[in-house]
Amino acid sequence: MTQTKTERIFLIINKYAGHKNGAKAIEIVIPYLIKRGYLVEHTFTNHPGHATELAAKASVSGFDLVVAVGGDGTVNEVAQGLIGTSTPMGIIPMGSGNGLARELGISMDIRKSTMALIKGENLQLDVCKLNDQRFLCTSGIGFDAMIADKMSKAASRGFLKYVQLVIQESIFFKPLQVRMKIDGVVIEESVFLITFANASQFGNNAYIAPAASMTDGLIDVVVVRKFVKLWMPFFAVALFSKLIPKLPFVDCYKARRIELELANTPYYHFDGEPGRLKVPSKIELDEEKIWVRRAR
Ligand SMILES: Nc1ncnc2c1ncn2[C@@H]1O[C@H](COP(=O)(O)OP(=O)(O)OP(=O)(O)O)[C@@H](O)[C@H]1O
Repeated sequence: MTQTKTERIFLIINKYAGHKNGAKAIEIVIPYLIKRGYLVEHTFTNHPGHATELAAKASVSGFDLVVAVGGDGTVNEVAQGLIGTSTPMGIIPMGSGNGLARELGISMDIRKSTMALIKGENLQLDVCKLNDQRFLCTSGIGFDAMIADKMSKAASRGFLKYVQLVIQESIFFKPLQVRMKIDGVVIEESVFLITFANASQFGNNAYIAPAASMTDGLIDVVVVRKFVKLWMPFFAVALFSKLIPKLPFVDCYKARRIELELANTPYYHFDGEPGRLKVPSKIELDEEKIWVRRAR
């Protein structure tokens, strides 16, 4: 990106993210940017939800770029403070999933992701919402939402804990009975999970909706019907090889509005964060969008 004026960059750092590696940003990102003539300020988050407040204030104060330094939780909080503004969000990924960062081609290497902040380009993304909860990447009900809830209550975090929970819980998981309207068409199924996707992946390059685009004005709906547990390893392989739509128990749709009329579950997730589901619910595009800085 050509620097036409001195860009003011505000870093929002979750120092607890990524096994407390968030603080590394101080040593690497800030000197790199200052050396290249950028004006940099930073703040550490003090509590959950703080990043949303900080991002909204930084946008009002006229920063040219607000950077989330952390995992998906931090990115999600910063995004909530920037939706509908003209301030782009940059990302220095520090978590275990890093869904949006991967979707935007941002490297997991801190030096390369720092370079992308200044060499990247701005892109306006769709924002989706489940009732009043906005999400950028994916939301859904079923197995993954139940795991998100269990993960939030687990004593330890990280990818290994996630894999352990998935294996353990898949043994006892009972399919959900769901009735919903996808752009007015009624679907009634017994499901393992349903994902409402703006982005193509959950994070970690797990592609639940390989055809999804964050700029097409549409929500990808991936319905994974109940399947015999023997298929579980194939499901996992398909997830990491962009083959989910090819599985015989998966249906994919592109839609503008989904009305969830019946679902016997108390959980949903939004970008991997757990939420309590109220039925009926609607899933649609938000009127507002968000600017992000992606890697070139
Ligand atoms: N100072 C703080 N004290 C406690 N929690 C915080 C603080 N700052 C942010 N948080 C919370 O930490 C949570 C986890 O952060 P984040 O998801 O960014 O990191 P992570 O868990 O390491 O990454 P991932 O979710 O990708 O594994 C967020 O939901 C955020 O609300």
